[in-house]
Amino acid sequence: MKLVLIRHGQSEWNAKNLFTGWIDVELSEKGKEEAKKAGKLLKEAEIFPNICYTSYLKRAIHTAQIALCELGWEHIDVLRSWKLNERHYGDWQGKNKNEVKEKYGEELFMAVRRGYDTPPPPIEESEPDFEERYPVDLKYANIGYHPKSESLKDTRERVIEYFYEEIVPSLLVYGDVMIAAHGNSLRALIMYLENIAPEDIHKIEIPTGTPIVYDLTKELKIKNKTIYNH
Ligand SMILES: O=C(O)[C@@H](CO)OP(=O)(O)O
Repeated sequence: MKLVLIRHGQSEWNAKNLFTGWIDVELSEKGKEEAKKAGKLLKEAEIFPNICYTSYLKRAIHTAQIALCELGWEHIDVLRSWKLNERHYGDWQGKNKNEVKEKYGEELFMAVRRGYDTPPPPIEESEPDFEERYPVDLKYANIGYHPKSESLKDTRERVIEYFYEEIVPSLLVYGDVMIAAHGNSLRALIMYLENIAPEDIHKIEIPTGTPIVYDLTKELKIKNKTIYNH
């Protein structure tokens, strides 16, 4: 059974070097092209997933739609969950990555950005642009969880919960499953699948719009991993 992971194509805020997290920004034109290429690569490799999962954020939802369209495989069910969202970047959402690094220093910046259990500072309600960077979004009204910041560890908890609730049963029943999600929600899943230690997780970077395909046994052991580059 195959598990296909695709990080969304470049978003408008990736292009501007801004922390994004749960802010719902659109794909850039380059990102749409990357999503298309991801679908083309899957087609060339003859990988046709039976079901697709994505987050509540449109950069991932649109990546899934564009890739499946290119694959000629739009009929499959696509299920969305907030549990596959990008990690919540707290007070850093909407801020320029270089400016944040300058303000907090390289060490804390890297501990938050690529470490395991250091969350970004939470968003403070007293901030003048609080409503812009922490928008009230009705799609989260009923989930009972709207974090003010998340570490990779927090992100991993919800991703792995969802993996066992929904994705593993689909792998076992349908065989091939695609997930279109985000840099950090996918890092959390890869960390789990590949049994990567917290102190080594900073080495893992996930390129945008690049299918990573795991061939798994029924016990979720990796038989093979292929990265389809453009
Ligand atoms: O801004 C974000 O939400 C993420 C992904 O783009 O940033 P980073 O790669 O720095 O964790």
